[in-house]
Amino acid sequence: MNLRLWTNPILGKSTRMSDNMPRIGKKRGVVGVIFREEKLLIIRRSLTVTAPGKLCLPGGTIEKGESEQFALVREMQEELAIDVEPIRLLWRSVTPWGTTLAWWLSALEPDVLPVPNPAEVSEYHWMDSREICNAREMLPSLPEFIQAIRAEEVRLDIAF
Ligand SMILES: Nc1nc2c([nH]c(=O)n2[C@H]2C[C@H](O)[C@@H](COP(=O)(O)OP(=O)(O)OP(=O)(O)O)O2)c(=O)[nH]1
Repeated sequence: MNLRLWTNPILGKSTRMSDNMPRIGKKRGVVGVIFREEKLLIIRRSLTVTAPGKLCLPGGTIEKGESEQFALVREMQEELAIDVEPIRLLWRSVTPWGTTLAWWLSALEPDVLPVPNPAEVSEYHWMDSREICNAREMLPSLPEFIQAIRAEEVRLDIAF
């Protein structure tokens, strides 16, 4: 898909970055926090990307000039061929390698089936917090996010 010509179905167009966005790390990323029946959408990274085979949330790097919401919608299309609606920012974190991450609660229509793009995602799962905590091979940010929920640093409207 030619991303330069792709039109964001939710926002219609890219919006400008605001001045109060964090500039701590070299790179900025966004991840989608997508629930279905109290389970979280988790992907396994493909074997050809950085951190191959690790579990994490769908997401990716925010390109120059993109808003967080625009990058989120684009990445969900690229990785899983799904149209999501950004709802609200839940959390910000910084990876050990200096990438700042924005964690966006996002809505997905209930009957939509994600279709992984094998170049980026090998599989996806709907997982509850216990399954996530028992899983192996994940990016460190995933258990940190679960811990932030438990510490009520991240506020959700559902039990998780
Ligand atoms: N997608 C995703 N990335 C995460 C998570 N946690 C975490 O630390 N990251 C980091 C890994 C990368 O440094 C950065 C962006 O992720 P990515 O590798 O999926 O981004 P991308 O597809 O645009 O690829 P790249 O060009 O940045 O390598 O965020 C997570 O839960 N999901």
